[in-house]
Amino acid sequence: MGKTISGKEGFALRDPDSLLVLAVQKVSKIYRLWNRPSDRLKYSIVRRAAAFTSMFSSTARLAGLLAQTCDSLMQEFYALREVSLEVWRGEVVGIVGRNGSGKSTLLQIIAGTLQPTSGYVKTYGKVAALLELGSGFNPEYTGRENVFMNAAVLGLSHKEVQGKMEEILSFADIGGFIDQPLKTYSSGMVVRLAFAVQVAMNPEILIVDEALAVGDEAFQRKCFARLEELKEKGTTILFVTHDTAKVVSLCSRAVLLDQGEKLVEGSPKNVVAIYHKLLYGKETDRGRLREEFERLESSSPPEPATRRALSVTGVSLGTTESIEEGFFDPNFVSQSVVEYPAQEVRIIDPHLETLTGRRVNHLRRGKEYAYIYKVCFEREAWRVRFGSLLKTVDGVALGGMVSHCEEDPLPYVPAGEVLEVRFRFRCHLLPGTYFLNAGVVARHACEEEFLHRLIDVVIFRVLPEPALRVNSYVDFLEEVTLRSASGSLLNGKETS
Ligand SMILES: Nc1ncnc2c1ncn2[C@@H]1O[C@H](COP(=O)(O)OP(=O)(O)OP(=O)(O)O)[C@@H](O)[C@H]1O
Repeated sequence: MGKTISGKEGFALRDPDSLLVLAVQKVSKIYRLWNRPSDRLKYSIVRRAAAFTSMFSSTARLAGLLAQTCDSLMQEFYALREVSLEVWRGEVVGIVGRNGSGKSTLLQIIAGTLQPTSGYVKTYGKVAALLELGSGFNPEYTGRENVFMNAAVLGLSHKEVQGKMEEILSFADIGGFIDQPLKTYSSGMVVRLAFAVQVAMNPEILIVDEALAVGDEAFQRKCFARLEELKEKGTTILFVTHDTAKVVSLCSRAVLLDQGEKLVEGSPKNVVAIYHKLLYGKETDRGRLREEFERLESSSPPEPATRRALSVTGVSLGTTESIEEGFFDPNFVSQSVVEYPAQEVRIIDPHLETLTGRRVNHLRRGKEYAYIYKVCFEREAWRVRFGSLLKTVDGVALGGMVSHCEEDPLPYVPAGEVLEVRFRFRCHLLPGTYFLNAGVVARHACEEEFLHRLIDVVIFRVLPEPALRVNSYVDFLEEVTLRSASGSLLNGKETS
């Protein structure tokens, strides 16, 4: 990490060796909320009168009364309160938070389109912002003319834009529309063109605010692929989204804003876990959430070496045949379980077994297993469903399994019942470490709510294998064949 030097305002100044590209220092944004629209005018008159009367000692009391009147006409609302953030070159920082938590306000202040009430923002390098995409475009001009104008605003010369025009057109992919007035475009086409211009600038810092949600799915995928490419090239990206899976898969760090304040900042997986708790867990004690986050951050990630598991005492290997189906290491347990409050219903003993009933937490690719847990109902429940979710170490959701579909749940469970849930599955996962969640939902009034939920409650490994011809997480390959031009088979089996 680069070095920072404290400046006049306690601000980080650029050191030649520094890799700091963005420093946000105690930024607050206060909005005035008026009780009635006419109060805004009243306020400016009364405030002037208060300032005038305060100049004379004989009217000091009147000045005080006028100042009080001013205060009663409006309330101050903190959209952001003393937020500080430092971002380093090549980082991808995800900003998450509930609606109205201040995410867009922060990005707009960083992009320079909104002034903070107090605090400072300093950026080092070319900044491109995908905020309200296309807002700088003129509807009367053609797409091409808009590209030149927009790029000029972003600091690109006419010649530079010409050099990049092919790249912009190919990315935006709007065909002949490029020479039509912008007012004839669909909103999706405007976003495509605006995104293409911004990323063609090769910015040092790219700010993205949910902008990509506007385009169609294929375009979104293309945008994310471009963001990944920029990330590889070392572009710093600041990214606001409600899609937490994207935060986990794309970001190197995440920040959770709540009520205008930075609640926590750290690894995307843990920040997302706390964010989910804030969203669904009815947990409002922010001090407790911070403490829980610290605990999650300090718990060390699981050791990757499978060799350790094999040599550990207490490892249940079973017979030679059963080793083929994996084994159980009692020391290999999840360090990052997040438990949501139980609503008088409790999930107990979630674990994995072979089909012959032997506990395992080291599995073999291609074999069948069961994911099992018991659920104790201390109260009755209606329209019940049981579920699980499989995730990678980075928190990327790979697949969910549920006992019933939403339209056809288990109609009723009486109080005192204990049910066993068993998901049988074939392990199509590649060697690596994975987590499982467990959850029970029931219908309460008109909505489905969690009765109990455990995140990352089971950790397991899929054992390494030599000479694999598949990669990433899931093995869905059946067969590969390689054939010469003459038709002879060079590899694989002949199929009829
Ligand atoms: N011009 C304004 N005047 C008054 N309040 C404002 C103004 N702009 C934003 N706010 C308030 O500031 C708070 C933060 O808004 P902001 O748009 O930054 O939230 P957000 O986290 O981006 O929300 P969302 O996820 O819904 O986009 C909100 O409560 C919003 O109502």
